[in-house]
Amino acid sequence: MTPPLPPSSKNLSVPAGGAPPGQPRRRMASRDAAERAAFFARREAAGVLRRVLRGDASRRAAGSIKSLVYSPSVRNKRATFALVCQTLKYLPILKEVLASSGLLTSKWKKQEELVYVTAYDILFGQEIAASGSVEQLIVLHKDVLMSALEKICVRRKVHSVEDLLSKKSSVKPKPRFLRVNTLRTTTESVIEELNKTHTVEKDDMVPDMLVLPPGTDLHNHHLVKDGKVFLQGKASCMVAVALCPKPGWKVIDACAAPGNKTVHLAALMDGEGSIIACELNKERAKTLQHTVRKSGANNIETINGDFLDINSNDPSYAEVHAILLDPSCSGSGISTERLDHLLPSHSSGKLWIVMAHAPCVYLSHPFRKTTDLHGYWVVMRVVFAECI
Ligand SMILES: C[S@@+](CC[C@H](N)C(=O)[O-])C[C@H]1O[C@@H](n2cnc3c(N)ncnc32)[C@H](O)[C@@H]1O
Repeated sequence: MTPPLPPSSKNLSVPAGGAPPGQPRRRMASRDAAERAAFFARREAAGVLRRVLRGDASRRAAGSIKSLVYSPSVRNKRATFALVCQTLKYLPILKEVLASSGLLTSKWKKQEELVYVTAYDILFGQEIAASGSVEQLIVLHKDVLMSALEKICVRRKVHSVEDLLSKKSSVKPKPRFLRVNTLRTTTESVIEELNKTHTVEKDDMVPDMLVLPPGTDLHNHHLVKDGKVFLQGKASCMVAVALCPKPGWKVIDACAAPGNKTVHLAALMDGEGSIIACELNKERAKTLQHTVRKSGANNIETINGDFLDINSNDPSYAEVHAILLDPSCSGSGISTERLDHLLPSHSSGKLWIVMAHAPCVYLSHPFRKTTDLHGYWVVMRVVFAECI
């Protein structure tokens, strides 16, 4: 599908007959290509937005925003992701503006999400060509929409859209958490080192967890690169702490990659005892091995395979004290990274349990083997969005 560029849109910026004097054809061609890419990105974003909003409304999310954007059907992932996030951020305002302008009639309701994405782009994003019917609608009514926006600002007694957004938003920026890898260093020496350049506090709940101001970027810090600290969320760290393995125990980490909890277990066990870390996926198993190497733990055996295939009659598993079961897939597993705070249900103030961390689909398997599991401690992640 090639997006039509109707005469009206060409008239917006390009004089009839081709390039304006002094403007090379090449620049025009690249602008056409950019407009075409933006046209498709808006449609891809609208598709993702529809699934996100429907999932949010019915509490049956088809996936996180990231997982929907990164599905193979979305081609321009970067632009689509940015558009979805930005549109969600501005959505309450966009809805109000569109409602007061009366633009979202039943005819356009069918393309509601595309109207939101396009209205975002035109009102708050970039200047775009009226390359499709929805673009034409919004471009044509841009003045009406802008004046509706101004009236809302006046009514709310704010000077800018940013003020309006911050009034609407209930999201507090999350601090940057990090976990000291006590196999390689001590919490005190990390605090001393980081204190030279940052404000650092100890977490009051999770041992060896440090808290830094939101937005602190430590990805390239030598402590991170050397495996002395792990950039691990608080929720993620609570799991091994809850399991509380003792030095000398034998523990299975059933779904281990990328291995953050595996190496946390090793640290809590002071490197004593043993950990069997299973990972089904071949590529992720390599990441797991990398994390294990980086941690300096030498009591971890990694297995690239399905933990359900473990033969529990094998005598080598007779001594297993505990299984850490973390089968869901979601970054380091905190709601900020899942972008849940952008969803309408978040602003409605409802408490969400991040059930992605305890999906029955996986649990149904091990529970078939209830007798095998008898006597093991299984710790699952069930994280309350509000407590992190
Ligand atoms: C949420 S991630 C684990 C995150 C990890 N615990 C951490 O904190 O770094 C889930 C992992 O489990 C793996 N997995 C899912 N089912 C599995 C199974 N039956 N056996 C082994 N690994 C499995 C997935 O491939 C995925 O890499």
